[in-house]
Amino acid sequence: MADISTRYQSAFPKIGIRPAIDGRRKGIRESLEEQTMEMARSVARLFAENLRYPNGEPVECVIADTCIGGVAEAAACGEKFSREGVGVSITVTPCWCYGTETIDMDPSIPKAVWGFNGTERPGAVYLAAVLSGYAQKGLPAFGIYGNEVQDSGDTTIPNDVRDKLLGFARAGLVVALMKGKTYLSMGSVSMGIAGSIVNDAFFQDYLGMRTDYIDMSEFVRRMDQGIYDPAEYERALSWVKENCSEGADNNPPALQSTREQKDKDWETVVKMTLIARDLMIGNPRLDELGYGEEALGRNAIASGFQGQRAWTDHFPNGDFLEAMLNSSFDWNGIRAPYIVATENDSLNGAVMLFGNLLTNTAQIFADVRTFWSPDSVERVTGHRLSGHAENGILHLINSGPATLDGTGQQEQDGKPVMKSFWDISEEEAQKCLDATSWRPASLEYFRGGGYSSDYLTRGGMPMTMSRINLVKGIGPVLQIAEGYSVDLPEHVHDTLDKRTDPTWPTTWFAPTLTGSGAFRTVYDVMDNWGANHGSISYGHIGADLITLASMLRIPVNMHNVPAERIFRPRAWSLFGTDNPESADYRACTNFGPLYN
Ligand SMILES: C[C@H](O)[C@@H](O)[C@@H](O)C(=O)CO
Ligand SMILES: [Mn+2]
Repeated sequence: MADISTRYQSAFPKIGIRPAIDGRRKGIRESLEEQTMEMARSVARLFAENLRYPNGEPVECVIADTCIGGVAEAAACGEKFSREGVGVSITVTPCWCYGTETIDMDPSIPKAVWGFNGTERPGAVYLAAVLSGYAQKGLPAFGIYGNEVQDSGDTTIPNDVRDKLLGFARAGLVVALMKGKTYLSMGSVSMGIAGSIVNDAFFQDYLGMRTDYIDMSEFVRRMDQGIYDPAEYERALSWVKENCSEGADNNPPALQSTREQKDKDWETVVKMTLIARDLMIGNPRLDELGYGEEALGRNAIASGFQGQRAWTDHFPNGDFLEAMLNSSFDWNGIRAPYIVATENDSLNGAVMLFGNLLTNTAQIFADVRTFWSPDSVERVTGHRLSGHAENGILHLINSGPATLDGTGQQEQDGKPVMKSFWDISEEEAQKCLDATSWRPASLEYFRGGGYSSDYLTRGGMPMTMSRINLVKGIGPVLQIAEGYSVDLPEHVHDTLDKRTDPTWPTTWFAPTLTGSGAFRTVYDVMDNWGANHGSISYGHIGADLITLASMLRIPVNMHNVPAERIFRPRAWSLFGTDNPESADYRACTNFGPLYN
């Protein structure tokens, strides 16, 4: 059986820790060796205790063999890091060291420097010197410096330093995890959606990824010739019959499919799911069945399925495939989600991947469909919105690709959450399944039938919606809206939902307003959204997305993250400090895409 570890056909990238030191012997260096190495060890412990790889294992750190006092030791450390598969580097030091002689020169590795805030030895002076060196050499680095002075013997990591170390490392690992992997385009452009023109230059230059493309006829070949694991298929189909309840058919009676056709559709959508997953990550069982080439997969950590219309005019739609693969569980039990963008909207797929790799949770893919103002809601339902919803809400809804984790049926302290798969219980997975009904697809849209997942997201979850847009002349730009899912009274939800397609999953989303720019009103958020789709991640992860975007050199054109949570490379302030948003554009343009 294929699983998440095969999604990463190489080992996970490690974090390299570089203890930098003042190289002067006969007193200075010797007095600092232990303190410097201990800083490195404490950072390694912090990461191992707090960060996990997509398979749930703790993140691994590699510490340089010696403290780095100059060029020779910097080079030896660089060699060790490349041998060990280091993808992110942090330099730590309590003292003055020699700036450009000790720096990490690998341009594609995200880098940070923690300069201990003590005054016996000037770690902060080194920090300032080395960061200016990094800027001068076009190697943006993050500077970490505690707010409070520590005593020289203090080996603790203060909270503000800890937050920055973890924020940097989370985003840096995403950069490293994406590098060398594939976005698999299953089909081509869906209904003229520009995001599904899978742009190889974007993936290659900004994410270090390859793009690969297959025609959807490959699904037909594998179905007709039985190129999937027949034992898994039987197991999956009977699990689906038990756990995926078919909802009411919303099609006009004259149009409804026969029972026989509906049963056949179930078989087809289950096969499509196995095939899409095997296309992404391969499956050793296929080798045993004589399909060695197909067994390899395509090293894909994200994919998209065109579906509409070439496929869906004739075959069952991709909703089941997308919803199940994007969820944290299926007939194989609880497992990491796969990332599959509907309508092959690869730009939404990219932000789904960001959200997933930053948090190790499943992501909701949705159309950003309707802004419902408080007055409009009141006019059609008589209800006045309140709480998080008081300024209006966005109706996030698409034809069934959203992760079932998005039902909000997992809980922490009685509150709805979306967890990493290793924290999800059997009971919670079951609740997500029970909260979802699979409704025969709207045949006017999907002539080939299929099933759409219908559910309603529980309110009260902190969520972050994001989106990448490509702009000719600039390249990619990222937009971010933090907010909350909201509950509406049942009759209000029903009335609003029935105005659109009630067979699709709904999330009612209230973005957090700031009173200015794109976050003056909820209308402004919708009005400034760059495309028809958004990816919604559990939690307020806007700050991490901003950090990640700066590493990749993707400017952020709109966000509602408070200034004190924003963490970018130190060089960004050299592009202006009054208006960080436009400084971000200048910095990204100046340094250019990470892999170009
Ligand atoms: C069924 C329709 O074609 C939907 O799929 C459409 O509203 C979209 O999702 C557009 O992104
Ligand atoms: Mn859509």
